[in-house]
Amino acid sequence: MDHEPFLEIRDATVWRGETRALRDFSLTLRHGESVAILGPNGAGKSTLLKLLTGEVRPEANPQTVCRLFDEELWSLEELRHRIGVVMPEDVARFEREEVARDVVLSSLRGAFGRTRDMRFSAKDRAAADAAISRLGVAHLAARAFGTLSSGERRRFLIARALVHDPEVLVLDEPSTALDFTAAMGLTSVMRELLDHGHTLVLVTHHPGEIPPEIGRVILLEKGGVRVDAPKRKALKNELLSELFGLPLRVTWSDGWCEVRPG
Ligand SMILES: Nc1ncnc2c1ncn2[C@@H]1O[C@H](COP(=O)(O)OP(=O)(O)OP(=O)(O)O)[C@@H](O)[C@H]1O
Repeated sequence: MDHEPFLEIRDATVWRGETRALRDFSLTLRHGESVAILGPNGAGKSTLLKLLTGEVRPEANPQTVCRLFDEELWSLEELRHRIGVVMPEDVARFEREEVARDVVLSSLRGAFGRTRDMRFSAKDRAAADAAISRLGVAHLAARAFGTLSSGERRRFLIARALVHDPEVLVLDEPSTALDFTAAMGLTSVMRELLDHGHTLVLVTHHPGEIPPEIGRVILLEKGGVRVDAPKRKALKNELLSELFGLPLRVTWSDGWCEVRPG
């Protein structure tokens, strides 16, 4: 199955209100090939993710192809064993009083929160607890979700996706609001997932958080793919400086990159 495409987009144009957020956009993502997607504000990253979640659809053009796991019209709910998408805005989908553990458990029923009639087997509970422990937040599982810090809530959302053990995990700006320790913890979770053969799609503003195991970098600009290349070719001084409109200097160490003002 490795290297089979799971996402194929060809010549897709997506409008958000009056804005053409993606224009003649093409991208293929494959099993076993993790990628990082970067780009300035407004480049189209969130729109690409919304295309994935089905929240936006491309303009109907005969040449347009848009397929996720070979489906043209998909429901992420049905595909949740194959792909998990973690978006910061999912936090708002839960009641403040929701027990943090139920944020994860309810994912097994495709719901955003536990209702009275939801029953879980010992296997379900063990899967939820394993995902929660993996994210290092077992000690917070009984707390009300709304009382957790942003970083703690983020970890429960990732556990929520991991409870299905999906082949592909899409993380949208996962380190936002995480402190140094939590960000490092998240990096080790990402590396562990990569190690276990999961395919990761990391949307980020920070090249420095791309783990060495991710080899392909996609730079978006004005609703299109500006560069799609091996990491060291994509993250170059000239390219990044031009893309972000200020002089930047990239340095490398053990497969990690650091970007500084140039
Ligand atoms: N609901 C909307 N209505 C109108 N225009 C929108 C809407 N959502 C996004 N846009 C526009 O579409 C373009 C792409 O936005 P998008 O959110 O995909 O960019 P992004 O790369 O995720 O940006 P950021 O890094 O700021 O999150 C932008 O010009 C944005 O202003």
